[in-house]
Amino acid sequence: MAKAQVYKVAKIFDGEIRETDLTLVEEELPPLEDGEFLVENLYLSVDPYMRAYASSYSVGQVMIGIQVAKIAESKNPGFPVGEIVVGDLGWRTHTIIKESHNQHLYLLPDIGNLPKSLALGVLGMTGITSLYGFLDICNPEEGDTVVITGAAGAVGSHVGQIAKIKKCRVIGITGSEEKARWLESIGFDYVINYKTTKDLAGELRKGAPKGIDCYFDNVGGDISTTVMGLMNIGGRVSVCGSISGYNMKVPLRAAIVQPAIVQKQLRVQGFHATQFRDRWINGIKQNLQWVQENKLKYRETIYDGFENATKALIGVMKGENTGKALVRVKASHVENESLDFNNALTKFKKFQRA
Ligand SMILES: NC(=O)C1=CN([C@@H]2O[C@H](COP(=O)(O)OP(=O)(O)OC[C@H]3O[C@@H](n4cnc5c(N)ncnc54)[C@H](OP(=O)(O)O)[C@@H]3O)[C@@H](O)[C@H]2O)C=CC1
Ligand SMILES: CCCCC/C=C/C=O
Repeated sequence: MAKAQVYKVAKIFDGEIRETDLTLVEEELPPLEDGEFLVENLYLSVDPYMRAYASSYSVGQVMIGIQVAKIAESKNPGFPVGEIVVGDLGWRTHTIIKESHNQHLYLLPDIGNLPKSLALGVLGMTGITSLYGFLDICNPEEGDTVVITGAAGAVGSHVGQIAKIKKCRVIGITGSEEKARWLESIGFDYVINYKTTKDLAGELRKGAPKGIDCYFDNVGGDISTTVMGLMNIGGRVSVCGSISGYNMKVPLRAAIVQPAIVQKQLRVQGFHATQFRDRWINGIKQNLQWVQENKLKYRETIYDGFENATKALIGVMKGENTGKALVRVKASHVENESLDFNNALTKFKKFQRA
């Protein structure tokens, strides 16, 4: 009989997440019934939205999250043993699935020898967010100047590279010098460290001498107010998230943005990755093609061991990650990873730090 390790909400997050807000319990799983299959979690996605959604949690519920998992047992011919699935299954090591009960579950398309973990990042939800959240809403044109906040994260680093593919000038805003250097190495034209700059508006004017046409907003707050104040007439703002406020006990406050929206006739639009469900697999294929053509680089920050999942989420909220943050459920899990330089560098640095 299979057993599952499961994280449950012990206390609704209040301010910064604490390790004791989630508790790890063991569940015994029943034998499979016809039509069901059992999956074993390989990698768990760690995302800021997990903090943002905390007000909708209830104590005792399974912690939310997407995972890439291997089918370990099956009584469903559509989901044979050994296949890899991606699903919104929560923070669990093992899950029994009835296909009809899980709309967000799909078999991973063929990604060749690339690491399966990419199914959570550049070839997964954050990749879809980046692709459609940027192209559909910012509608970038060649020569446009694009500003991206949260630029060295999973979504931000991806959006910046799509903007380069579209021949835009790309300015990234991030929180460390190391992240800034990485962004330059993958093609960002100008990078600002929001933690050290004393004059964000001045830096933006320097980086964007022709003004800003598109803003991909991952952070909200005063940084966004400053960016929007420097936009060109007819600028487009894609509102992806507002991480600067997620940990706050009172709602995020920032200087009002309405004057800029009116005077510059900006189009400001929010979106949610799930609205692109009907184009999801096509989006993965587009991102895969760019990875294979070496036009889209990625980095992953991997936390080893399911027992470190809460630490990982706390770390992401503090900016520990570069690129996509995820948990490798079994620290010993090794697969046929590609010889990706950035991955190798991340691992080397983690090894050096240890
Ligand atoms: N609308 C949608 O459908 C989706 C929205 N999102 C949103 O996209 C954004 C990026 O997500 P994702 O790429 O997964 O996460 P990231 O990989 O970007 O990780 C979060 C990063 O945010 C930065 N950060 C943390 N606190 C602050 C702060 N106070 N001000 C500015 N930056 C901060 C940190 O980097 P640094 O060192 O630079 O501070 C940290 O590494 C989030 O807002 C998220 O909620 C994500 C997926 C789907
Ligand atoms: C299938 C879950 C998708 C979560 C998208 C996140 C949105 C963040 O605001």
